[in-house]
Amino acid sequence: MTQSLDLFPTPPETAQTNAPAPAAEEVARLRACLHRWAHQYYVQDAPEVPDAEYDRVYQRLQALESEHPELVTPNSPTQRVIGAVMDGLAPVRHAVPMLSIRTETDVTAAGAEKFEQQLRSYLATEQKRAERGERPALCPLALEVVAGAPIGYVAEPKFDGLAMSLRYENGLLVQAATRGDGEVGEDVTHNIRTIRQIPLVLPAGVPPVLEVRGEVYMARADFDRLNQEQRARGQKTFVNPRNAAAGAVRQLDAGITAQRPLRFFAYGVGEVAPLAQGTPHWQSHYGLLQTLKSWGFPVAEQVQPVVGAEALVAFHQCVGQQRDQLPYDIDGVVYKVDDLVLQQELGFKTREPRWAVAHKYPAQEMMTLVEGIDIQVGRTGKLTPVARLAPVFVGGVTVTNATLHNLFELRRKKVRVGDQVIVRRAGDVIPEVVGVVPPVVSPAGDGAWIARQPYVANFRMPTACPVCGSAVVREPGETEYRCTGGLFCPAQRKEAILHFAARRAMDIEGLGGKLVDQLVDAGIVHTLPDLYRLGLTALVALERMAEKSAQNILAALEQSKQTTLPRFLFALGIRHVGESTAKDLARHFGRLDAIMDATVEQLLQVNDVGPVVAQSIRLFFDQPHHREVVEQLRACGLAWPEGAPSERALQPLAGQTIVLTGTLPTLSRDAAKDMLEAAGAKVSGSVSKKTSYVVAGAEAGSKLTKAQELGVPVLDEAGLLALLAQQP
Ligand SMILES: NC(=O)c1ccc[n+]([C@@H]2O[C@H](COP(=O)([O-])OP(=O)(O)OC[C@H]3O[C@@H](n4cnc5c(N)ncnc54)[C@H](O)[C@@H]3O)[C@@H](O)[C@H]2O)c1
Ligand SMILES: [Zn+2]
Repeated sequence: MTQSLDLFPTPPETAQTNAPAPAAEEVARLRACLHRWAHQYYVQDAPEVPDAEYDRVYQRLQALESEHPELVTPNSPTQRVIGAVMDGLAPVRHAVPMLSIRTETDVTAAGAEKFEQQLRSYLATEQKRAERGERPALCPLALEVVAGAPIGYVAEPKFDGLAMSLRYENGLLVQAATRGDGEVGEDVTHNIRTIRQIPLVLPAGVPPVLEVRGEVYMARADFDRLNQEQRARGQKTFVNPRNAAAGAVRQLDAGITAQRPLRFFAYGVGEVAPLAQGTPHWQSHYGLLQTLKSWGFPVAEQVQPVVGAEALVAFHQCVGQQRDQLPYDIDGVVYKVDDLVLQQELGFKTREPRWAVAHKYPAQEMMTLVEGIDIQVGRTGKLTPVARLAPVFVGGVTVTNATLHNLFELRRKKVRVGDQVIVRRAGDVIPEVVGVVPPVVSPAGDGAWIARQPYVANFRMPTACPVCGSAVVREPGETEYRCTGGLFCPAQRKEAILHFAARRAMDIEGLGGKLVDQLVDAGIVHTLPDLYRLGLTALVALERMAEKSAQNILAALEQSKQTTLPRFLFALGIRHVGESTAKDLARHFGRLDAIMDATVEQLLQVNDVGPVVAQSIRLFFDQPHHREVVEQLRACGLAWPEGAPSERALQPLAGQTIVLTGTLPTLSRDAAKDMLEAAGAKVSGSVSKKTSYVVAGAEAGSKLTKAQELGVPVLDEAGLLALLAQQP
């Protein structure tokens, strides 16, 4: 039952007033929101608001409904599991419904105690009913619990993926289905077969019909890799691993699913046909999980049988501490009554079992306001747009900044100042903006609507580095903008020094990350030449620096002064100039000054140097600051043997294409051609935009006309000779 899409609630006229809406009106509005969001979440796998926002509105609806029971309707999101079958996937009716789990809203330790109290009080009430003859007697364990016996539980992580029911008949996987609305899910067998962790065949002795229930998820590292790839291709990124996993599972084409790294954890069963009539396979939930494990299903290692609410609290804390380091997202833990007979006694309430509860952790995604967009310059010169945020508690910390990754992603997500956005912080990953919450979709806490600012100019990337003022460039085909002041930009200082000192560059032993941090942070070293001005006093004044090590470093610096041109070139950290390009450049030009002054065309003559590399070298030496650094380094005594340029470098016309036409006064066509080719030019028969010059003699025809049309410079014989006389 797919919900229609026109559920976008229209904000009431009284949009920004604080007058409390009459309950019925507010209930209708909250339901419309929840239906819309559930559709986006379950059907489109593209949530528009963070879960925390969905939960907030959900809880508000629950509160209103309990205040006004007359407003409760059977299709309220609080009364049924929401979900739907996607077009193209076949519906599957679940033999045993796939339900939801109640979330304990009290996230403090008291949450677990409340759960236990609820279990006891429910059973006590049932016992009274049994005493009045309103129901059969309770099972012995239930009676013990009513009398105060401790309750045994299984505590499990609550995986943030999507629920899956795997149906095995006679040990073979025959069907995999999503939860859907709990009654009817979607057939995704073709996709689930691509998940390696899911066994297709079970060992002998399994029940003839067995439905294994569990969670399909994507590990965080796999998710980050997937998004990085998407980002690099300029394609849509996924909001979170859950969303990426759900999207992958609900593909029509299993080929796409197979490319997405999905995993699985088992946490229960649906229909199970017993091997022999009347002999249940398991007495406890924990026993059930152990058996599933022995049959080849992954079961999370944290899963633990525990006794009493206190142990649940301890489990919640313990897993909470591991949460950031876990390889996958969890949004809480689940407590389940272990004894299966007791579970049955407790039964279900509308859409949730009474014997289980979810106890959550602080949300990893929250909604907040973008107050500004700043530019951060990274250690390698990359410019990253960063959203300045209204402080928000997410993933356990207060976040005020979140990365927007790059300009293209920012534009694709349409993030502007004044927007409400979803911020994600999971594990140790830096917080990021994963999407914009469209305006006017969410009732704020006071019932008013959150609206977008009427007009905000689009964000633009600066043309000069905000840290050092150097030019900012983006190479063709790249998504990143970069500061070109590598040797000069304070943001890149540490990286530049570390690269300079590296073994394969200047090989300055002892000048590692910690020392560079100290030297730069103390303001002792600003640019590379400062290294060679270091004295013993300055070094030993640093924390944890013994005189002996200081002397060693000074000696290493002194020793590094005698170097080679390739090493020095590589050490400068020019983008795209690695060791081998540095060698090629040195061999080709012989001298540093020749490289610093080479035109792009001349650089293109070097082995393996393409337009991007040539442009990068040119840009580097076009910065006066960089030339200054080089001069200062030479003044400090850095020296290397220089050699003669290679033959190719001596060709003044290398890289140029020349067309000869008509009869020249003294030179024959062949003589002119030989001279040009000796100087490195290519002689071509036809004129195009790429032609460098047309040399025209008497009775030049269509080629001359074409050159004039295209604006290609035309030379006579004298002009040609002058061109050949140029120095390389
Ligand atoms: N962002 C949105 O727009 C949006 C919209 C709808 C729903 N949601 C989110 O979806 C959730 C809705 O709750 P729900 O009813 O779908 O279920 P739920 O996610 O709260 O709990 C039930 C589910 O938990 C999963 N689960 C994970 N580990 C488990 C374990 N160890 N044992 C048993 N089950 C386990 C199962 O998939 C099961 O279906 C809320 O967190 C809500 O915020 C978000
Ligand atoms: Zn800069």
